[in-house]
Amino acid sequence: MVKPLVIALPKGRILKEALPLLSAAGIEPEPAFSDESSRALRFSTNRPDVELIRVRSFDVATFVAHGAAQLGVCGNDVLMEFAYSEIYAPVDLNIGHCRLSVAEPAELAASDNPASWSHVRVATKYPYVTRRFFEARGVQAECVKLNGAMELAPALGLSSRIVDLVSSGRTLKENGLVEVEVIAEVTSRLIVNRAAFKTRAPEVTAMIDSFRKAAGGLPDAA
Ligand SMILES: Nc1ncnc2c1ncn2[C@@H]1O[C@H](COP(=O)(O)OP(=O)(O)OP(=O)(O)O)[C@@H](O)[C@H]1O
Ligand SMILES: O=P(O)(O)OC[C@H]1O[C@H](OP(=O)(O)OP(=O)(O)O)[C@H](O)[C@@H]1O
Repeated sequence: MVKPLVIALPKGRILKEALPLLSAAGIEPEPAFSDESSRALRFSTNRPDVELIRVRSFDVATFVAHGAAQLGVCGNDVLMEFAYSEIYAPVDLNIGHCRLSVAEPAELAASDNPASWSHVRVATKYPYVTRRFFEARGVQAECVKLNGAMELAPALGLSSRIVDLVSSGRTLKENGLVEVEVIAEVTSRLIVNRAAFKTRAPEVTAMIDSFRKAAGGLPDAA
C-alpha cells in the first residue's frame, strides 16, 4: 500500500488561518485535530492518502526538509532563516501577513541614523537573516538568540536593537520600541520536499494545485 502524504501544519496563529484553506483543498481532519485537550500530534483526515502532523512553526520546515513530511505550511520568515535547499515553496497562501523588522527604543531612534552603524547588537529569533541583512551593507551584527519576547531586550540591556515580526505594531508600541527598517514582508507558503516532488509527482502536484486554487479562491486574509 502507498504511504499517505504527510502535511506538517504549524500550531498557533497560522493554524487558524490555514484550516479554511485545508478544507477548501478538500482535506478535513479527524475530530481530534480540533480538540484542544488531545495530546495527539499525528492525525488522519477524510482522505486515506493524507495525514496531518501538528508541530512548531520552525519545525515544519525541518520535517519537510528531511522528507519526514512531504508538504507543510510555514512563513517565509522561517524559510529565510533556514534557507534549506531541499524545500520548494510553490504557493503563497496569502495568510500570516506580517513583516520582519529592525526595531529600537523610541528615544534612541529620535537621534539615530541606521546608515551610520558599523556594528549592532541584536536580540532575535532570526540570527541568520539578521546577519545577512546587515552584512549586505557592511554592518557587523552580533546576535543574541531568543525564542520569544525579544521586545524585552533593549530595556533590560541585553541588546540595543531587536529583529522581530511586526503586524499591528502593538507589541513594539507597548514596549517603547519603534520600527526603523523592514527586512522582509512575510506570508505563509505551502512548502514541498523537493525529492517527494520528483518521486511522488502525481500526488504532490495534485496537492499543490488544490492549495493554489484554495488560496486563490479565498478573500485576501490581510
Ligand atoms: N503578529 C503576527 N501576525 C501575523 N503573522 C505572524 C505574527 N507573528 C508570527 N506570524 C507568522 O506566524 C508564524 C508562527 O508564529 P507564532 O507566533 O504562531 O509562533 P511562535 O509562537 O513564535 O513559535 P512556536 O511555534 O515556537 O511556538 C511566524 O513564523 C510568522 O510567519
Ligand atoms: O505587531 P503585533 O501585532 O503586536 O505582533 C507582533 C508580535 O507577534 C509575534 O509574537 P506572538 O504573539 O506570536 O508571541 P511569541 O512571542 O510567543 O512568538 C511577534 O513575535 C511579535 O511579538
